[in-house]
Amino acid sequence: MHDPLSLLLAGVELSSRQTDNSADTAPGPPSFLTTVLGSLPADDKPGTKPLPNLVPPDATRPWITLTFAQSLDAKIAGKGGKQLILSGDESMKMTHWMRTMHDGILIGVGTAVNDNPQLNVRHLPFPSQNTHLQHYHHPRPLILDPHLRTSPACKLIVNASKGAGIAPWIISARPPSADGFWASEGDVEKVQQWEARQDALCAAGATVVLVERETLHPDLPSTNTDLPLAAVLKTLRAQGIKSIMVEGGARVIQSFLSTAASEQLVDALIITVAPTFVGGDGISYVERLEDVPGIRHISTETLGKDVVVGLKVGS
Ligand SMILES: NC(=O)C1=CN([C@@H]2O[C@H](COP(=O)(O)OP(=O)(O)OC[C@H]3O[C@@H](n4cnc5c(N)ncnc54)[C@H](O)[C@@H]3O)[C@@H](O)[C@H]2O)C=CC1
Ligand SMILES: Nc1nc(O)c(N)c(N[C@@H]2O[C@H](COP(=O)(O)O)[C@@H](O)[C@H]2O)n1
Repeated sequence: MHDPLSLLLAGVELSSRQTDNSADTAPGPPSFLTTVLGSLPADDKPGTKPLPNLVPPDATRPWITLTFAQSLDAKIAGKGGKQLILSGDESMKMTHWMRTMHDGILIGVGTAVNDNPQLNVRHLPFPSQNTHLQHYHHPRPLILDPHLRTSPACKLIVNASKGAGIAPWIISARPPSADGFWASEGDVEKVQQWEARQDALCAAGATVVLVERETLHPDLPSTNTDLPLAAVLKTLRAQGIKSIMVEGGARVIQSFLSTAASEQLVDALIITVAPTFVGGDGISYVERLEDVPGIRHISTETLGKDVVVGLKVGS
């Protein structure tokens, strides 16, 4: 049912880059990825389950691969957050292979709202047998979204509702309870609005995952509330997510990098560098990579016009 034609009929956006149609002869993840993340287990067809054995230093959280594409002047988006396609065909395909190697793919709600991404692996070849969705491991989309700003009509939810994608988990935290510590009537109303958005997301097919033992600040809906990453990861690990590819955006990249010194929540870093300049009004992440403890180079490769760099963090 999920051959290219049926996906198109189902309204799933495919890429114009999708030209090679034989997954059957596809080589699997590029050697750059297996060098940085490890090989797929022996005796398994490349690109299919199970995943590489990514073992975090702390078994209570998933393995974290932080990845993004940047320009030569270290921008990840254009003026005002305009989405830029920085990766060329070859490095984009590498990114889609990387998606097949993780249980989950995590973004912030800023990216979910701004880019309306699909987070699937559609740039990989289509199999002649089987369906694309069944042939490859598709990661579970995970959205950090304290105030449930994700649209129930976003592509991630719509694709899943058509049977052509994996339904996202929206990560949030419980709002204060009505019999608890209300500061004003306004807070009650805002929490009721949060609950209505939760109902709408669930009705559309998403799952709202609440971070254990965390409570949202009653001052809803501040868009700047950050969920505590260590608690988020612990909750996701308890739900069976063993490895996550974090794709951004700017604020989420910054959060993960800034935890590296204290909690070390990043295990690998894969950066695509595109040979272009965005300019001073583009969006960047501001953390200093050289300050991340234990960061070390593993592999660099040229893929098309881009350079991809793989690093590991910690001992
Ligand atoms: N070039 C690339 O590889 C990528 C570029 N982007 C770009 O990034 C931009 C979006 O970035 P942002 O606006 O910064 O949004 P974002 O995607 O980083 O989301 C930030 C939001 O996530 C929520 N959040 C919850 N817990 C958080 C935590 N612990 N840390 C950080 N955020 C947390 C907050 O509500 C926060 O406002 C877009 O322009 C997009 O195109 C996004 C992904 C990859
Ligand atoms: N690898 C990479 N290269 C770029 O040039 C990018 N702009 C991104 N962005 C990330 O990918 C998401 C879009 O995914 P879909 O194409 O919709 O599957 C976008 O939201 C960013 O997370 N990545």
